[in-house]
Amino acid sequence: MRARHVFDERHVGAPGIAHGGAVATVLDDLFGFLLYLIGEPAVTRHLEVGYRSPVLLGTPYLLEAGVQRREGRKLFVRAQGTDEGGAAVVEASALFLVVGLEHFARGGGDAAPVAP
Ligand SMILES: CCCCC/C=C\C/C=C\C/C=C\C/C=C\CCCC(=O)SCCNC(=O)CCNC(=O)[C@H](O)C(C)(C)COP(=O)(O)OP(=O)(O)OC[C@H]1O[C@@H](n2cnc3c(N)ncnc32)[C@H](O)[C@@H]1OP(=O)(O)O
Repeated sequence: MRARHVFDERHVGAPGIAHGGAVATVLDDLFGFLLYLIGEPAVTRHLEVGYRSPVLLGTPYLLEAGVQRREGRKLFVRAQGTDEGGAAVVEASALFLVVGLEHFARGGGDAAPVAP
């Protein structure tokens, strides 16, 4: 799966650079969306992120993610982010566990959104 992403001032860490936690969130969400597309309800059990170069705000990055292998309910996934020159700036690997739909009900999923 491929996506294009641009971080902005909402994600700032050091001036002009995306916060590492924001980068990890995007990669985790990319994996979540990948597995949603595949049709497997799964959640993150383990996530590892390698930060090779600063991720700059206002700069488009190509994100690519795929399933590396499956062992029963365990899905091992990998992703990388590259800049427009094709240089890898970030990479991630994760273990997702396939869960039943009842997993998502534990948070009270039908509760009304919290008012701002
Ligand atoms: C297609 C239709 C989908 C419809 C979905 C419907 C509704 C969904 C609604 C909304 C979803 C919307 C948005 C989702 C948004 C973003 C998704 C992004 C992803 C996330 O934001 S998601 C949140 C963060 N996530 C969690 O909130 C998980 C908390 N957690 C748990 O809920 C439990 O942890 C659970 C259930 C996962 C497993 O629990 P458990 O007790 O069954 O299993 P356990 O933890 O013991 O580990 C299992 C096996 O992994 C092995 N293992 C562990 N670490 C390893 C490592 N590093 N390397 C190799 N193996 C490893 C162990 O060794 C063991 O292996 P073995 O089974 O062989 O012994």
